[in-house]
Amino acid sequence: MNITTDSLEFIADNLANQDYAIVDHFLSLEEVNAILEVFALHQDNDKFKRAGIGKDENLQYDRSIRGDYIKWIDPQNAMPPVKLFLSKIDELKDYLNRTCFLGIKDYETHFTIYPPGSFYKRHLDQFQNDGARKISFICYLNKNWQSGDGGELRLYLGDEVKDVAPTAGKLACFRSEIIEHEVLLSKKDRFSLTGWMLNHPVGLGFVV
Ligand SMILES: O=C(O)CCC(=O)C(=O)O
Ligand SMILES: [Fe+2]
Repeated sequence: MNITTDSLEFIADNLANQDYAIVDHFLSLEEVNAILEVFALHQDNDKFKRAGIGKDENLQYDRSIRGDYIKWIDPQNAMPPVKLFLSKIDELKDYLNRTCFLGIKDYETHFTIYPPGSFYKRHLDQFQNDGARKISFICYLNKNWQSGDGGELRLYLGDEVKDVAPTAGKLACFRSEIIEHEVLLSKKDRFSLTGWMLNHPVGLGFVV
């Protein structure tokens, strides 16, 4: 299913006015279930890797900062349910370029699992000396998530915070260079697709 024009407008307006947007039903339950099956296949067949902090020679692994496991998605070889998700992100990217003039050229996405007890401390999604990430987006895949399960995305908005429960089908997106955020301790396995819209094509890395 395509994203509705209402959702596209809602996301663009909210990004323009408050630097973040949350949409509850970006994916249908069927679409979530199909992506979870792909997750299960990848968990069986290939290992997810511990996520690092920083990039290239600054890459570090530190459980006291971030405890998730990731697997990067190769869009060409992605399974159909993942391709469908990426096509929605493509649609969103084109819409944001038309309406918000963000100059997004590409995006990169990974599968993400936060095992019980893991979190990601407060941070900005920008590497030092690299402003390539323009919009961060996270789509959550957790059915029957209860308030005591933790794992909220906490957005820091000036003097306030906003906590977002990682419930199935929801998309959270925000301006990567502006919104500090964290993932609160999750008590259960927490599944999501995480990505960034970039101001250069994937693979080129840092370009001046
Ligand atoms: O999963 C989330 O809610 C946020 C993840 C995050 O902040 C990141 O991967 O940079
Ligand atoms: Fe982040």
